[in-house]
Amino acid sequence: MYSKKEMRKAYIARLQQLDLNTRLKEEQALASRLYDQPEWFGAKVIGITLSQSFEINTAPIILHARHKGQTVVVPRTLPERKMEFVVLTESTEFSETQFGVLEPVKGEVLGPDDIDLMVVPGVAFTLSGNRLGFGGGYYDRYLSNYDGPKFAMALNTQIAEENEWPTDTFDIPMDKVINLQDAINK
Ligand SMILES: Nc1nc2c(c(=O)[nH]1)N(C=O)[C@@H](CNc1ccc(C(=O)N[C@@H](CCC(=O)O)C(=O)O)cc1)CN2
Ligand SMILES: Nc1ncnc2c1ncn2[C@@H]1O[C@H](COP(=O)(O)OP(=O)(O)OP(=O)(O)O)[C@@H](O)[C@H]1O
Repeated sequence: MYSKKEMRKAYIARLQQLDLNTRLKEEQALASRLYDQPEWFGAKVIGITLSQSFEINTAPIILHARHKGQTVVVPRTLPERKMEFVVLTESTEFSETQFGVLEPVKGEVLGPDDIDLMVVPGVAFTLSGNRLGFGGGYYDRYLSNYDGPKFAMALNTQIAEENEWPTDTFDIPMDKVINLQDAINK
């Protein structure tokens, strides 16, 4: 078994090397699987990130949701590795964080109980729902107070075997890892 840190590095390198055609095809197929989920089309409020370059591109997903009239909330990081979710509107202003992602500067904050579905980012996932994130612990902290459905989306290159990295007690498993290798699991 490798450390989380070693695995994170390896999977980020794989993501950065993925060729654009494969990536675009897989991203489109994953998005349409997401839209088929009852938890997705039943959700009034969806929590999702503004992706950075090597993550699954969330822009089309956000546009799709907003087009359907769903409310989209995106994270803003806070001190002590906490975060809150802010409603995205046409007038949302953004600033770039040290991590390299855009965050809303201000806006309406919704609490965890107001969010109907969380689409959780990550570097690698097992089909059983284990997740390796970027190492900030932001999502593990936030999701410990969130009771709704938690979905991740995994490109083929992001799918890991069980036991590639150690699981910590604070790791929060995903309810579904949307992927292109098997039918929707769990
Ligand atoms: N697009 C996107 N937005 C997201 C996340 C994500 O995974 N993807 N996050 C998911 O959690 C949160 C931000 N996650 C972060 C994870 C790690 C560090 C971090 O380790 N920062 C280092 C400095 C940067 C570095 O070492 O490269 C630090 O604070 O010391 C910062 C933010 C919220 N927004
Ligand atoms: N619920 C929690 N309460 C307190 N500390 C936590 C909690 N969850 C995670 N942490 C801390 O966060 C650090 C990073 O955890 P880990 O490496 O699992 O992050 P990650 O899941 O990859 O990141 P992220 O959730 O931001 O995507 C750990 O060292 C741990 O101490």
